[in-house]
Amino acid sequence: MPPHANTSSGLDLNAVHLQVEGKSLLTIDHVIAEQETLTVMGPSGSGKSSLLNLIAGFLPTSFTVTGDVRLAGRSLLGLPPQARHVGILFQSPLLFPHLSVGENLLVGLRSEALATGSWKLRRERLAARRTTAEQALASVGLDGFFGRDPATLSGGQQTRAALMRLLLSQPKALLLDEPFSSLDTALRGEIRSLTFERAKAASLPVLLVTHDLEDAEAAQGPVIDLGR
Ligand SMILES: Nc1ncnc2c1ncn2[C@@H]1O[C@H](COP(=O)(O)OP(=O)(O)OP(=O)(O)O)[C@@H](O)[C@H]1O
Repeated sequence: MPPHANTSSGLDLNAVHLQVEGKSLLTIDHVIAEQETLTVMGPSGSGKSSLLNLIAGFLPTSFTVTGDVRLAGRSLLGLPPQARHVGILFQSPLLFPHLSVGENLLVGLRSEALATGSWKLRRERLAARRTTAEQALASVGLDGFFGRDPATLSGGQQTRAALMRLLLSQPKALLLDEPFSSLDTALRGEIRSLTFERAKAASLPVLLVTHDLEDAEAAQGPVIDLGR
């Protein structure tokens, strides 16, 4: 497949082909525009997680990759995960259990500015970071939750906190690895809408991996079915 022209914005899966142990897994050629969600569906073993791992920088070396993954015009392959500016939301929210909910959000905020300047300035910056985290929590209905132990939150509350932690890190793309599948039906729709709404507001390209047709429909974007 000839590679398509590079675009400077969005997440560009440019003639990506994945192979493992001599077996061809998937071929995908699609530019996910900012504010667009590409849904990837497919049976178990079709390579959905491998695709997310490739983009995030966690793909084991046993895989053979051709093509390129570009984000905002920059090739990601070869960069360490922390330099890719890609955020992932997993099926389980994975909040750090030894930190409070608010401290979990602070992990998402950059901290370089805390290492320079006078003590007064550093204290002010610390206070500003806390306010940012508190406001982010309040914006998803978690007002006053800064000091709470993550274990005391419901599944939906944990997912909302994990979403805000991720957005505070200012990713340039969002990968969703079935993040709604552990939620019950009523909550599922609500958290799903919140996630798409916030991703759109941040102008992010989104790649959603799911088995659920309702997720795909709610994403309102193109769908690639690897099983076909
Ligand atoms: N580290 C590895 N080394 C060799 N093969 C692997 C490795 N990781 C995954 N695979 C194989 O790659 C294929 C794709 O796996 P992957 O987990 O990406 O599929 P998936 O579509 O996400 O499946 P599921 O829906 O079950 O999560 C499978 O055949 C799997 O056995």
